[in-house]
Amino acid sequence: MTLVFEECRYAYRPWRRPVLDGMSLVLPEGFTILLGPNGAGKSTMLKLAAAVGAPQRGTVSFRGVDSKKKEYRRLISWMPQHITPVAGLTAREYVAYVGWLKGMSKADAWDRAVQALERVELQQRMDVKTHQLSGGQMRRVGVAAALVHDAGLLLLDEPTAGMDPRQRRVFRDVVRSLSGEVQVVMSTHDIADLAEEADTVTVVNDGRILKSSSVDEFMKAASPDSAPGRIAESAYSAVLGAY
Ligand SMILES: Nc1ncnc2c1ncn2[C@@H]1O[C@H](COP(=O)(O)OP(=O)(O)OP(=O)(O)O)[C@@H](O)[C@H]1O
Repeated sequence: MTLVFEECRYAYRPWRRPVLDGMSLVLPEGFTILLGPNGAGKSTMLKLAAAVGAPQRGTVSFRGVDSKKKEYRRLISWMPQHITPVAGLTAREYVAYVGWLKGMSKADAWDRAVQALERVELQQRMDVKTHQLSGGQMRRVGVAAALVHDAGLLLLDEPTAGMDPRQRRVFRDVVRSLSGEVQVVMSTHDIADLAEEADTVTVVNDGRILKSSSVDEFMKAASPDSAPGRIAESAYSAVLGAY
């Protein structure tokens, strides 16, 4: 069983137009990228999947466990769009703290924090205070925090924003190394970079799912004369333009 949204309605304020209204989506195992223009509802979907917010109608479940159940939170890991440094905490302390919040023992979280920081090549900076890290480094701390416990579902909200090209490559390797172990759902605007790596591409606009398919199926939407390297972008424009 995978991540399932069923007839979800979500409004940030009761009197506001809902961002999602009857949205249903089943995301298979593997790596899904979530595409859509600014304000489309990608972060909102990830927040519901992270159980940070609960749908006012409908359900979200992973492996058959409802997101409102306590045990759900142990199954998932979420990297929000904005990672806020915590003054006084080092990168290692920050990551270990997140592990502890997820139910790991202090000793285990402390050890696993190092491994998680190594995966994002931040071991040299692990004793630096988080408020002294650059924006891109702080995002890598966010990725490490999402990796620190053994989640079955990793939810990443624009993790590569602000990373330099080398770190994007490192990040892509991390995601590739996870494939098979963990289901990953990631929002991004880096279409060309990531579409080919994904198993599933989901395009959302105005809270509606325009398309959710395998990469091969998604690429078929591209214009036949699109230049090599621009195929994913062309497919994305076509999917958005068709609605
Ligand atoms: N905390 C909030 N309070 C009120 N409205 C919000 C809040 N967060 C998001 N929204 C609104 O919900 C809608 C969807 O926003 P969301 O952040 O989910 O989009 P997104 O696809 O992630 O956009 P982006 O690519 O810019 O990150 C937008 O209209 C946004 O203004």
